[in-house]
Amino acid sequence: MKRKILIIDDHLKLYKSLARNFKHLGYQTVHAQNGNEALALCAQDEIHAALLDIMLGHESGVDVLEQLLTRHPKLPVVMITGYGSIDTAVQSIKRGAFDYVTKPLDFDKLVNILENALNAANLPEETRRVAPRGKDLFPEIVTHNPAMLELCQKTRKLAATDLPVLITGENGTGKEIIADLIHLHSPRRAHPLLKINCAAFPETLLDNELFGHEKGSYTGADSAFKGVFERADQGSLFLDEIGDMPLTIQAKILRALQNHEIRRIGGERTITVDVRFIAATNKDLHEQIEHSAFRRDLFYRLNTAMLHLPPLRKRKEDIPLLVAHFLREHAHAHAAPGKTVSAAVLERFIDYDWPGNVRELKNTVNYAAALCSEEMIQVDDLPPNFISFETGEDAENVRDEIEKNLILKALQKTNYNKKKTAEYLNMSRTTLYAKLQKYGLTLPK
Ligand SMILES: Nc1ncnc2c1ncn2[C@@H]1O[C@H](COP(=O)(O)OP(=O)(O)OP(=O)(O)O)[C@@H](O)[C@H]1O
Repeated sequence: MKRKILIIDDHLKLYKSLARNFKHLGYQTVHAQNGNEALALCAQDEIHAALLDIMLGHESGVDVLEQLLTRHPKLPVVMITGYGSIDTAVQSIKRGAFDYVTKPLDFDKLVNILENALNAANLPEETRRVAPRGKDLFPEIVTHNPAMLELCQKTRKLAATDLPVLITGENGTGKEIIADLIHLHSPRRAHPLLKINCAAFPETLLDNELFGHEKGSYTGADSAFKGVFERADQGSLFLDEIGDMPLTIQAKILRALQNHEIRRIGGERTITVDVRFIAATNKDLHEQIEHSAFRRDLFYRLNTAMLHLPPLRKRKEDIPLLVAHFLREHAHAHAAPGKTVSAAVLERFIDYDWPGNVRELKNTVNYAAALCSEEMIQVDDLPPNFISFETGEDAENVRDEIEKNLILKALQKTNYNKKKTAEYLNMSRTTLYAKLQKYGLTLPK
C-alpha cells in the first residue's frame, strides 16, 4: 500500500513541488490549506504522516498540531519552519511533533526525517517510547575520558559474545547508546533489537508486553499476541530500568535466561526463544537485593558482563567535546550554520554538576543553539538556571587539565620540538615555557 502524506501548507506552489518529488518516491500526497481541511482529511482517510507549516496564513501551525494530535495522537507530524521561527519549532516538538525541517527545504533530508517518522510510527507502542530517533539511529559515543574509552573497548568485545550484559549508570549517561552499540556490533545485528522500559508499565501490562498472551486468556483477549521475547527472536532484547521490574516478572525473566523458554499468558505450551539480553538500570541493584526488591539469582545471572557508565560530573573533560559534538549535530540536523560557545558558557558548563548527565547537556546545547541568533552562544542564551549560576574552582581545574593535555599532544605531534609546539598551539614560546612549568611537564632528554 502506498503511504499517504498530508501536506498542510497554504502555498500551492510548495505543495505541488513536494507532491511531484514524493510521487517519484512512491508516496501519495494530499493537500490541506488550513487546519480545518487537515482535520477533515484525517477523519475521512488513512494518513500515515503529516508535514505542517508553522505559519499557515493567519493560523498558527502549533495550534493545528495540537488539534491534530488530540484526535490522532499517533500521527507523526513534521513541522516546516522558516529560519526565524526555530524557537516555535522547538516548542512544537515539546507538544508532540516528531521533528522539524527548515526552509529552504532540503528534500533528501526531509525524506530521511519522514521515513524515520513513519518507521517510528510502525513500531509497537512500548518500543516506540524508547526507540532511537533521527541521527541516534547511528549511535556515537563521544569521549576522551580514560574510563569511558576502556568501557567502549569492553563494549565492542562483549558485543561479539552472546553473554547477557548489565549496563548501570545514572539517568542520561548513555546506557541506551551502549545497548544499541552492543546489538549493532553483534552477530545478531541483522535481526531486531527490541526495547522495553520496565518502569513504564504496571505489572500485568508488562507481563503481557514481555510474554504475550493466548487467545481468550482474559476478557478482551480476542486474538493471540506475541510479546517482545517472541518478536525479538534471533535478535536482542533491551530491558531498560530492570531495577524497577516486579519480583514475579523477575522470576519469569530468570527462567527465560536460563532455559531460553517462555510461556504466553494463558498458554500451556513452552515456546523456545533465542534472544540476547541487554539490561540497564540506574538503581543500585545490591541495595535492591538487600531490600528484597531484586532477586539475587537474577542479578548473578546478569552480572557476568557489567558495564558501568560514570556520571558526567566525574568526566568533565568530556564536556567541551560533547558540546562541540551536539552543536555540530544541531547545525547538521537543521541545515543551519555551525555555532560555538563562549568561554564563559563553557566555564558554567564545567562548573555545573549535570544531575541529568549527557542528556541534560544535549538538551541545554540544543536549547541555546535554537534560541541564539548569533554565531557564538553567550551565557544569556542559556536556560535560566545557568544565567544565575556562579562558576568556581572546578572550572579552572578542568580547564587546566584540558590545556595540559592539549600541550602534551602538541609536544608529541612535533616530536617535542618547543618552537614547533608553540607555533602549533598559536602561543608565544615564553607562554609555552610558563605553561610547561605550571603543569610540571618535562621534555625527554
Ligand atoms: N558519550 C556520548 N556521546 C554522544 N552522545 C551521548 C553520549 N552519552 C549520551 N549521549 C546522548 O545523550 C542522550 C541520553 O543518552 P541515553 O538515552 O543513552 O542515556 P540513558 O543512560 O539510557 O538514560 P536513561 O537512564 O534516562 O534511560 C541521548 O540522546 C544520547 O544520544
